[in-house]
Formats: sequence, C-alpha cells, structure tokens
Amino acid sequence: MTEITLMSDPKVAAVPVRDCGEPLVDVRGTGTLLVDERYKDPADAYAHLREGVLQRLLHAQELLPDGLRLLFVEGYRPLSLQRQYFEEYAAGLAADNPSWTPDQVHAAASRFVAPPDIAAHSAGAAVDLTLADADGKECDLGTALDASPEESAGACYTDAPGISAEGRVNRKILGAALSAAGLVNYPTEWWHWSYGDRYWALATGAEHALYGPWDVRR
Ligand SMILES: C[C@@H](N)C(=O)N[C@H](C)C(=O)O
Ligand SMILES: [Zn+2]
Repeated sequence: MTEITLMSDPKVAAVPVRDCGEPLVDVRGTGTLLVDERYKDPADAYAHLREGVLQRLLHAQELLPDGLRLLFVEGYRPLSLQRQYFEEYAAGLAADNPSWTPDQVHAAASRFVAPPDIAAHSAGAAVDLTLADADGKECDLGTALDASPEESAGACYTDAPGISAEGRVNRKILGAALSAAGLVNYPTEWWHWSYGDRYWALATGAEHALYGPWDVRR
C-alpha cells in the first residue's frame, strides 16, 4: 500500500496558490447532477463549486456505466464552518486520547477534517459525493458518507479491506470516473475529491494550486 499524505503534512501547506479568480457556480443550475440536501444551509453555500470543478464532475458523470449517476452532497464550505468542524473534531480526539501531543491531535484530526488554512472545501475546490442508481437511490459504498475513522473503524479509508463486495466495486467505479476527469481523492475518505486545490497540486505535481480560500461575499 502506498503511504498516505495527510492534509496536515507541511508539504501541503507549502504549495503556493495562484488563484485564477474563477467564480463559484451553483451546481443545481446544470439540471444534470443529483443534489442531496443533507448539508443544505440557508445560503445554499453547500451547492456551490468553482466552475472548473463542476465541469470536471459533469465529465466524470458521463464516464459512469449506464444506470449510475453521481450524487452530489457537499461542495463549498465557508471558512468559519470549516474551522468549527476542525476544532470540534480535534477537541474530541484530544479528550479521548489525553496522552497525545497537540501535533498528534492535529495530524489525527486531519484524517477526517482539513486544517482550515488549506481546506479545499473553503476554496470551492472539493466535493463530497457518492453514486446513485437510475432511481436516484444511494448506492452501497461500504460506509456511510462522512463516517469518521472512529465510527467506521477505518473502513472510510478508500482502500480499506473488509468492506462489502458491492461497496468495493462501487468505490472503484466512482474512483475511475473521477480520476479520469482529473480529480484527486483524499485516501482517508472515499467520498472526498478535489481539483485545483493544494492537495491536488501536490498529488499531481502541478507547480501551484489554482484555487485558494474563497469568500462568498466577493
Ligand atoms: C468533514 C468531511 N466531510 C470533509 O470534508 N473532510 C475533508 C478532509 C475536508 O474537511 O476537506
Ligand atoms: Zn470533503
């Protein structure tokens, strides 16, 4: 198994960002993506992505076998919410593991929530998504989307052993389409994919990220 680079790795934060200024767009405007409302917020921030990320998602959907569609769950996440998620999860880990140093807590937290300074969701560059069948029913991907490493006993890791055969096949199908469309997976979360952010740049060898933190009031 290849070693996983966590988002807390200083190599990620060291990637320069040259934001191309592309706007956030509402993914519901295309009419072709299934959009789940479990993370709906008053401003509908969750349904937004940078234009180039959305175009790649639509391309990935075309690459899926007949009868399968992407089920979009969460895109843009304001920085304040990212910070809240990170701090809450890190506080829980620290409480459950009193012998850990702050650095250990930070690294462990980054398996499941990105440190706010490098967060791809807050750049409109990341998407949490899964597969649905022709009736729009969510497919088995081996764990619930957003099951933490603790809740899933590690089965949320994309290459985790011991998940259902159907979940394994569906993870492969999802991964093949999204990778072919140019997105990169975070290997600790089968549902998290990004394009143009720092993690993507490090994984693909790009000289810089295309998208940095984005303020919706721009
Ligand atoms: C919290 C989870 N849904 C998620 O999005 N995790 C990634 C790593 C993130 O926060 O960017
Ligand atoms: Zn995500």
